This record gives sequence, structure tokens and C-alpha cells, in this order.
Amino acid sequence: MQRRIFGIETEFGIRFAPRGLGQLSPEEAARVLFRPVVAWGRSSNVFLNNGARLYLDVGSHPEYATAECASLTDLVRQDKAGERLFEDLAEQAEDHLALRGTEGRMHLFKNNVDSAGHSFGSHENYLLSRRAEFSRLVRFLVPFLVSRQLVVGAGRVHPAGCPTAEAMTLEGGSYSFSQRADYVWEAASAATTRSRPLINTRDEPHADASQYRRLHVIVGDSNMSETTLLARAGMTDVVLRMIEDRVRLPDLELKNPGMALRAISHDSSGRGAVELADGRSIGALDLQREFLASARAHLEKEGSPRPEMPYVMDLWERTLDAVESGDASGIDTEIDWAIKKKLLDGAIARGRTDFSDPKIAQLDLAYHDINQHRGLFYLLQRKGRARQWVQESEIRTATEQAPPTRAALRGGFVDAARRAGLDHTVDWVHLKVNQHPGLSHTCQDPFAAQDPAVEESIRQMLASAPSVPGSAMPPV
Ligand SMILES: Nc1ncnc2c1ncn2[C@@H]1O[C@H](COP(=O)(O)OP(=O)(O)OP(=O)(O)O)[C@@H](O)[C@H]1O
Ligand SMILES: [Mg+2]
Repeated sequence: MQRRIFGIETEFGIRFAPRGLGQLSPEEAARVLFRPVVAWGRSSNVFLNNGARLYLDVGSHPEYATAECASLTDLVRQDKAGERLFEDLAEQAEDHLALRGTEGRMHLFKNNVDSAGHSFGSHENYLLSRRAEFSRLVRFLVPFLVSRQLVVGAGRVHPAGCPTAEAMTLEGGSYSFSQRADYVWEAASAATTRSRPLINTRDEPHADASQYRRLHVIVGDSNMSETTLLARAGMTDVVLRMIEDRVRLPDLELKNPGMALRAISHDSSGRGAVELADGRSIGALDLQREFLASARAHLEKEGSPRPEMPYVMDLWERTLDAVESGDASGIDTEIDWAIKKKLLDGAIARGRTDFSDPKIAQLDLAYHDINQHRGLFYLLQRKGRARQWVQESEIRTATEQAPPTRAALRGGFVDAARRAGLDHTVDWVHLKVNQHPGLSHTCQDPFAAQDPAVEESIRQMLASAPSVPGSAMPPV
């Protein structure tokens, strides 16, 4: 499929650090964070004017699911917009608590492991053609997903060393490519909690099921770096395209994907061998080189409609070269694990310490703090040590404006219904004004940014709206 819809769901870690007394559990902190959302949308599960979904499930991981994006750059904009919305909400939560006598800082972390060792996700959604045979797709995709962490992992400090039994290093601590790798156990499953798969096979296309399928990849790390996120979705897009186009790919089925994922994450050389189902073994770098070479050949032959692709392919290759040579200087402003490792290596050298030092683990966490004044990723970005792909103004625009897909219809609909004071219920496919069946619509085509019937409903609602402008977002 040449065209594709992309979406990313990010769960955030939350911690309130009071200046004095007034400790809040993560659940309590999350509830304070969502107060303006609930006041605005009368629910902790709302769709916004930019087409995205803000969501607080039971538990303590606020979630932002981007609107459907048809371009990689839109995906970066919309993903970063989610950070900015939560940053604004965190500031409001601090103000709310301070007015009630509890001063402190509301930290939101875009990472994947909390201090108790629980993992939370960053889920990627890719629209697929229903024609692609799903079991074949999974078979070819899994080895790619297992090894792509060399390029797009977010990096993680292990103060007690590598947690896998065979390679336990008790002294000095260690650093792995991925945050999520230690928590994922099998290739594909319909359950996301118990069995911990790389791919969730639940079949919910959020689109015309006779034409499309939605691939739900749940193995990835959240990315702070815009360019790493771009590479993550771009590389996966081209590999999916090859599988959909039935390109002959080498058979690299892994004997045990979960074990391979962990082994690769903890092997900075990229050379340690993992076992294939047919009895051969192969290193992670070689696995990735196979996919890179096939992708290059395919793009040379077929071309790509994506302007980002030359950069994605170049970054993919440079990152594999960096792992191979052990010299990350060519990628350490563009790839999360390398940007963060440079920061940590500097702190380790200055403090004459190592990865077992709790201060280094603290720096790891602070890298993922989404507050632009306090988070270490943003400090590095200001110093030019983390490359930007989009302008801050584009991200701000994306907090209010949907990308040109079905999300634009949803955004316009939600905005108009709110302005008109009409009770409405919305999901990825359905737009409904409660008690007004004539104003309800089903949008099965995720690419369609226009629909005369929806636009007519929006006009009608706006015509009946009082002239006071509604607020697009939970008030910021
Ligand atoms: N047809 C589609 N193809 C690909 N992605 C889609 C499609 N429709 C919606 N999406 C994206 O899928 C994501 C859905 O997020 P959501 O959190 O609602 O996931 P879910 O898996 O349906 O539900 P939950 O997280 O509640 O289990 C969003 O990022 C959205 O943009
Ligand atoms: Mg979700």
C-alpha cells in the first residue's frame, strides 16, 4: 500500500513531587491532572479539536492517542502536540494544588518503565490492506521489530546490571538499547497485559473492515527525539510495504522472539547471535542490514511518495554503522539511545562513577520529563544536541488543528458540537449528536478529510451556536 494511516498512543508516567508535605499517589496525581479535561468534556476520555484522544484509564498512566496521520511529519507534529497538552495540564495541576496549599512539581515522563519496574506502552498503529495475509505479515515483520531497537530504542540504565540471568553483570551497571524489551515475551497475541506480545492481533480496524486492517505494534519505546520517531515509523512503513508487495524477503523467523528481543537490547555490540527457527543463528546488526538492503532495493525500484524517506534511510544506515563501529558521534543528536548515552557518559566521566550510580538512573528518568524547562531532553535540544524535525510553531498548531485525514472531520464536528452546546459521542469512526440522529455520521474511510454530509452537520451546529467562541482544548 502506497498510502498509509499512522497513529501513536503514548502512555505517560506521572509523579507529583511536593516541596514539603502533601505526597500524592500516581493515581491521585493523574486525577488532579485530568480535572480540566473532565470539566471540559465531562469525561476522562475525550476527543479534541485536533482529532486526538486524551484518556485516563483506571490506574495512573494518562494516555494521548494521536489523530490519524497520513504523513510521517504529521505524525511527529501530532505526537509532540500530545506532550505540549500534557505539559500545559501539568502546569495547571501544579497551580491548582498550590492554591490549596500543596506546592510541588507535577512530572510527566514519556518513557516506558516506572520506579516500581512496571512497564507502560507506546503503541504504533499502521493501516494495512486487508488483502495482505496477516500471518505471513507477522512472520516477516517480527524479526524486523525485534532488531529495530538498535536504531529506535530509547535507551535504559540498569543500575544492577543486565537483568537476564546468563549475562548478569553485578558491578558497574549497564545500558540497554530499549526500555520495553525486558517486558515483552512473545510475537503476537490478542491480549496486551498477560502475554505481552510484540503485536496485538485484536482485529479492530477503525475503518471499513472489508478493505483494511489496523496493525497494532506494542513493542516500541516512546521517543523523545523527533528524528527517532520519524525513523521508527518510516522504517516500519517501508518494511510493511515490502511485505504487502510480496517482495521476496529472506526467511529470518526467530526461534524465540521474546528472548531475542532481550538479548539484543543488552548487547551493545549488535553482534551477539540469536537463534533462527531453522537452526541457524544471526546477529542483530546482520538482521537489520538484511532489511535495510531489501528496503533500499525496493525503494530504488518502486520509489516512495514520502519526502521524508531519503532521510529515514540515511539515518537507518548511519545508526547501524554507529553500532558496528562503536562510535555514535554520527547519530548522537538524532537517535534517542545515543543522545541520552552521550549525556550519561559525560556525567559518568565527570563524576568518576558508573551506571550503577542512582544519580545516573535519575538522569535517565529526567531525560524523559516532558516539561520543556526542566526535562533534560529539552535542555539538550536547546543546546543543539537533539535535532528537531519540525518547528515549535507547527507543534503548537497541531495541538489545535487536525491533520488532513478523517481527523479533520472529527475535529470540526467536536468543535461545532461544543460551541452549540450539544451532547455528543465520538470515536475513531462515529460522530454522533445525542438525541439528533440527523447529525450523526459514520466515517469508514480514514483518508477522507472531506465529507459533504459531515460538513453540512458542522454548518448547522455552528449556525445554532451562540457567538461566544468555545475553547478548543481543556482551558490552558
Ligand atoms: N484505520 C486506522 N488505521 C491506523 N490507525 C488508526 C486507524 N484509526 C485510528 N487509528 C489510530 O489508532 C490509534 C487508536 O488509539 P486508541 O488508544 O483508541 O487505541 P485502541 O487500541 O483502539 O484502544 P485502547 O487503547 O483503548 O485499547 C490512534 O492513534 C488513531 O489515530
Ligand atoms: Mg490506546
